[in-house]
Amino acid sequence: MRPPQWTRRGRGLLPDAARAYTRPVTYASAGVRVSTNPGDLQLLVAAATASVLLVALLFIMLHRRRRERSYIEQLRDREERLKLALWATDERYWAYDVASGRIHRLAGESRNSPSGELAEESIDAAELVHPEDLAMVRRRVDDYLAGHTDTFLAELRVANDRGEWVWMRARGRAVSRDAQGRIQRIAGTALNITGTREADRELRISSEVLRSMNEAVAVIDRNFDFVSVNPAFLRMTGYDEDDVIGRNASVLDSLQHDAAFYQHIREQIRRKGRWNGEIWQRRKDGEEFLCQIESSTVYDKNGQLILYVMVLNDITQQKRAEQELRYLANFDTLTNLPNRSLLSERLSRAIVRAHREDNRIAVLFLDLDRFKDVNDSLGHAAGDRILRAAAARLQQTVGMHHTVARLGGDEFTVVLENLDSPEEADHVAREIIMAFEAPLLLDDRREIAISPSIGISLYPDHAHVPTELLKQADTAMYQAKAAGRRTFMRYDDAMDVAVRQRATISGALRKVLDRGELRLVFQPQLALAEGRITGVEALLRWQSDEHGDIPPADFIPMAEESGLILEIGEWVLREACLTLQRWRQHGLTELTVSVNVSVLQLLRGDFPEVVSRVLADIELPPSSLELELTESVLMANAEHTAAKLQAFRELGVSLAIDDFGTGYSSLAYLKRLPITTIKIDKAFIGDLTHDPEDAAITSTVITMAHSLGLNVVAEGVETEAQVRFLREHACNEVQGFWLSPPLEAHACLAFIRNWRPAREGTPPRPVAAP
Ligand SMILES: Nc1nc2c(ncn2[C@@H]2O[C@@H]3COP(=O)(O)O[C@H]4[C@@H](O)[C@H](n5cnc6c(=O)[nH]c(N)nc65)O[C@@H]4COP(=O)(O)O[C@H]3[C@H]2O)c(=O)[nH]1
Repeated sequence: MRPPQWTRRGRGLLPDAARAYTRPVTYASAGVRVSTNPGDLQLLVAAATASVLLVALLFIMLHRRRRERSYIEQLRDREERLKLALWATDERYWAYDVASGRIHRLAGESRNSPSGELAEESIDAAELVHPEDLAMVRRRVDDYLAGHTDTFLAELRVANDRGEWVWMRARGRAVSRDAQGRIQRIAGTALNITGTREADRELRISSEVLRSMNEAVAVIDRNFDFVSVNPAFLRMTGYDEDDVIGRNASVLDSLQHDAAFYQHIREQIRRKGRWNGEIWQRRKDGEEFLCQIESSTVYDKNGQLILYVMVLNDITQQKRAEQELRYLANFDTLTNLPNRSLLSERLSRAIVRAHREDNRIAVLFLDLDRFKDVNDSLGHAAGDRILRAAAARLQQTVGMHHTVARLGGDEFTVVLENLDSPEEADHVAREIIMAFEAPLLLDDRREIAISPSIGISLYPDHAHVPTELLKQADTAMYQAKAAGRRTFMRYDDAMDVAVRQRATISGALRKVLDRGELRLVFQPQLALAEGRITGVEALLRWQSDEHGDIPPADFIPMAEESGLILEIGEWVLREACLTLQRWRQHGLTELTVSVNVSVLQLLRGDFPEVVSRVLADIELPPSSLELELTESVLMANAEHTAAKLQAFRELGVSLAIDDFGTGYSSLAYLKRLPITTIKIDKAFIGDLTHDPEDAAITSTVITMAHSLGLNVVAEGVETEAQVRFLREHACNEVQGFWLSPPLEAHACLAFIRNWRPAREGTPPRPVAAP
């Protein structure tokens, strides 16, 4: 069926079909023809009957019209009364005239006084109804006119007196019909629902927002029973809606807090109306999570509490990340010790306490001796293990109540509080050094001995602020290293001068080769059994124009630190070989020269090639050269360097271990290395004749080295008694002031050429001063 067409002409709500209902009804008039034929009685009777009937019909019609009129009057009266009744309510009266398409309503936004005339205005429906709602309203009117609905009902926007659109809910019914029962007029009431619709909209939006919120939201009544929760809450807690609605919020209580804690929070919410904070909660599966809660209270119009609204956030991950960040910012991840920043903070607090309680603090700055060599040669993984083991050893020694921190690299710091005297700090430093006497465990198989050098500064004696105290302890530590390592030193002001001097020396060292300030001296070695000078050790000397004579023990570590030792080392090698080659031309073809090699040179990939090139350039037989490597260098890197050492042996160069006995290496371990000579450190030789322990060590080393087929040289031999002991114990060679101090090249040559084996018991006479 085609929908009725709305006429544009009238601009009203009336469809064409409806207009058809409203066309004025045309009645056909009934006519009576009276016969003038007197004989036709039958006809007269019929006419009379018809007249009677007509009168009766007219009567009925009149009666009905009167009834209708009275009915309409009644309706009008009712309409008037309805208008009057509506005046007092929020509802508004309206009437729609189907034929004209016009809407009648009470005029004026503020309605007329009930005592006066209730004025009506008539507006075209299309003007009154919002264009977007017009089609819908027309459909509803049509449906009602066609009898599909009992009542006309629509929610539509209508222009008010000020021309604003207001939402109205209109309902109405037919109040006037034509003779055929077609509706002529619909009247009813309209209620302004703008506010309600707005509220509904807001409610819809807010419930949609709640539904889609990432934050979990729970609405709880005054007994703390759940009234409503959003999907995020269910996701967060793992509960279904049915599990929680009506249940008490304590279902989420975790075991991290006791019941009194949760009770306290609920009491706060009750008293203050709101509570923000972090508490542990428990999910349905028992997992506990840290929850940030913001609670507020919803009150009714009278200020009476209605419900609590809780917004919950699972911040477990966030907290964990924060903790991790805090940890990373304050702790060293390798050793788990506090880092520099936390140390400074703790030191500052310790200073404040010491100031208040009028006592002392000591800062111990600790550095592992030759750690760099060990790290370079053993690799960083082993280096890390050493640092971890050293950290544990340190903490274990000083106890948990003192701060032990790692500043980076192999530098550690200990803060000692509540000291009565500076000697207490010395005591702890000594204990630390002793604790490091026992080797550190690297893994199941390997252990390594590494000693610390310690510098000490004191509050308030040396400085009052953390940075100064640390700087001074660092300075003292450098002095401890310079004093031979494995020792401690307390800071004093003179050290600063030494540090400054060190800095200038280090600067001058860079120009040393260009300026030709380096030279070699040579110290002869005597083979005891044969009474013959078999070799010389080349020792480096630096005579600086600016700083005078600087001992190798001072500048070689600096050259190692800066990497300059590579250049300097190659110069030494070439110079020593050149000297020997010159001497060989004087007939000293059996003589060997020993050259000290630092770990950096050894680690350099091409060092065997450098040696081979130098030997080839100078045409010196490789068997005339001996390379001296310190024990700590070899021990730190025994397996790794074994292959490298083998390359030298294949060249025909001899290898000696210098300073043997200082690095805790075992002879059995050395057996694996292709070395030819062991040089017993002068520290053992010095006390040989007074200290039975040193005597025992020396004799054992000699015996064991021989059993391994190694040549033994005793260094730092100064007295006849020492020579006697060494001879008795079959030490192969001696080197030291007893024989000769290191000599300039020409003097050494003269010494060797003039050497005659002395009578036993008579010290040889040096031929020239060193
Ligand atoms: N108390 C005492 N000392 C004695 C006696 N006889 C010799 N000495 C000293 O002992 C040191 C022996 O050298 P070193 O153990 O290799 O120890 C050397 C060596 O490790 C290093 N060094 C010297 N020259 C070089 C070099 O060219 N390269 C490298 N890498 N290191 C070098 O410097 C260290 C010290 O060298 P120097 O000062 O020349 O000190 C030398 C020498 O002068 C003695 O009877 N009593």
